[in-house]
Amino acid sequence: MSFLEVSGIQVDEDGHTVLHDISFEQGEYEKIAIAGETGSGKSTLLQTIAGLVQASAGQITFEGKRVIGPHDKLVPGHEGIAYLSQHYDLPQFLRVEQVLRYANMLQGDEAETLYEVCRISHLKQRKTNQLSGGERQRIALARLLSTWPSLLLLDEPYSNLDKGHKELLKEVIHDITERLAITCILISHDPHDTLSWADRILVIKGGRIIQQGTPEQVYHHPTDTYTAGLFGSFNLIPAEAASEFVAKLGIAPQGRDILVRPEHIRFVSEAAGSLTGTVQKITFYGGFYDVQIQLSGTSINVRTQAIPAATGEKVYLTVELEQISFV
Ligand SMILES: Nc1ncnc2c1ncn2[C@@H]1O[C@H](COP(=O)(O)OP(=O)(O)OP(=O)(O)O)[C@@H](O)[C@H]1O
Repeated sequence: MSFLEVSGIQVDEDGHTVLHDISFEQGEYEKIAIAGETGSGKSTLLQTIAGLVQASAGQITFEGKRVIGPHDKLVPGHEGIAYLSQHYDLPQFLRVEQVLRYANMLQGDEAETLYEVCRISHLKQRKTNQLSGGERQRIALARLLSTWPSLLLLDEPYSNLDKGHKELLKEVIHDITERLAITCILISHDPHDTLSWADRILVIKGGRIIQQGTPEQVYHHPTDTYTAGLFGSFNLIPAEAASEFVAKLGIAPQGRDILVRPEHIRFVSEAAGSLTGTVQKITFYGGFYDVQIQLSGTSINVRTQAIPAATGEKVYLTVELEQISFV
């Protein structure tokens, strides 16, 4: 029995299918991130798992029991699943401790641990209208967790946070998993948040899961340009230019486009180079340079720590073969 089993979920809103045949399983304590462009259906999926949106087909099983949708339940939701919306709300003009006391189903020590994990112990005497956005969010999170759910669904928790509050929330989410032993699913549009955190990433496009895998798999071997673009910059070498490109590298052409990340191409000496090109443009980005190179039939971008040659000069390159994807 899986901790969470999502099977053949379809959701229709206003005669339009928002989610198509979504299936995946989650083990207890497995960290799953959901990535996808705006409007791809990420929030709808989390809300359906939480029992807040009705599925028109398929079923969700959580800890062996079916999650009932809002059409069949007087108070929508599931007591073991908490959903932190992008649009969470707190009652106005109450002290934080009052807000938490109303929601609190925990004993003294448990409550203190929760406040400590959420980094809000020092805010208990504050009024809810005297808090920053990041503080409000951590209080909303503590309020949700005070019912002691086993699964926490986080919908874009880092959006609208400045760097300091974002780093603090990352520590909070880490402790929620490690100290409170709560399993999480997280949506974020920032690849740094998902790649560095998740055990597995689900990529959603147009309401369908189009790829899933470890962060390394989706980053290094995206199955198409949509997934590649969600996680960083890439070069797409069209099939016509790709055959010459791979022939020079000593691998058989496949008649398909080639996708390769800019950091997987290296400048080498003439003797060690498989490819020859001319520097077209050099751009400094602080931690690295982006160097645009004209090769025969195509142009590529290379990420490097040092300028290989001046604009207009000849350079020699090689590519890490295992990092090439045919798409
Ligand atoms: N209640 C609703 N009624 C009608 N359409 C809806 C409803 N909820 C969602 N949709 C539509 O379903 C699609 C998916 O929306 P959803 O909010 O799940 O996407 P998302 O990937 O979370 O987007 P974002 O990253 O912008 O939050 C969108 O086209 C949206 O307009």
